[in-house]
Amino acid sequence: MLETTLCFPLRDSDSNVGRDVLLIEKRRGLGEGWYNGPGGKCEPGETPPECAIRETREEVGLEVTALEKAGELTFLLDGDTHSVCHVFRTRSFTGEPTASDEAHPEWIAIEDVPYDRMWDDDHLWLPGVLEGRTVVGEFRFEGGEPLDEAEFVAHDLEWDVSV
Ligand SMILES: Nc1[nH]c(=O)nc2c1ncn2[C@H]1C[C@H](O)[C@@H](COP(=O)(O)OP(=O)(O)OP(=O)(O)O)O1
Repeated sequence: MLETTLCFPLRDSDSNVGRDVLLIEKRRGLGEGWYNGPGGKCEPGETPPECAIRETREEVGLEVTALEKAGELTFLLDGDTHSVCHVFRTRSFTGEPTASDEAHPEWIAIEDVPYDRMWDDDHLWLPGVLEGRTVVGEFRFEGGEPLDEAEFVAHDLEWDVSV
């Protein structure tokens, strides 16, 4: 089973009103051209937090620490599990976000997250995750590989559960 991660670094906004989240515009792989958090596939022997830390470093050059598990999302394609995504958030990091071949990073106020330029399921779970809630979700896609060209058809969400 494919295990993946997403990491959402958060900071107080420059104006000190509200918060910003670090999103990337993905330059290759699944979801290319869309906004998402830094993240990717777990390597053999790697735990999900280790993967989230490595992917955030590789994609945007940020060293994240004190990751908080925020969610576990199962993506199904035509009835079979395609991947399980471990979602983290953190307010602890060092460094400045820097663009890479894989990702263009951008701090975005949480009320301005561009859900119309993200995966179709994100508007269902990311707002709660950015507010500090935990979520377990199942998302059904149909239409064959690749997942990012399949149609999002159904979902099931449980909030404020242990993840
Ligand atoms: N429906 C969905 N909603 C969402 O928000 N993110 C999804 C998603 N389906 C997959 N992802 C994310 C999870 C994970 O971070 C990423 C996996 O894409 P890839 O397999 O292309 O990974 P990468 O491009 O980072 O590849 P590697 O660097 O080879 O690990 O896509």
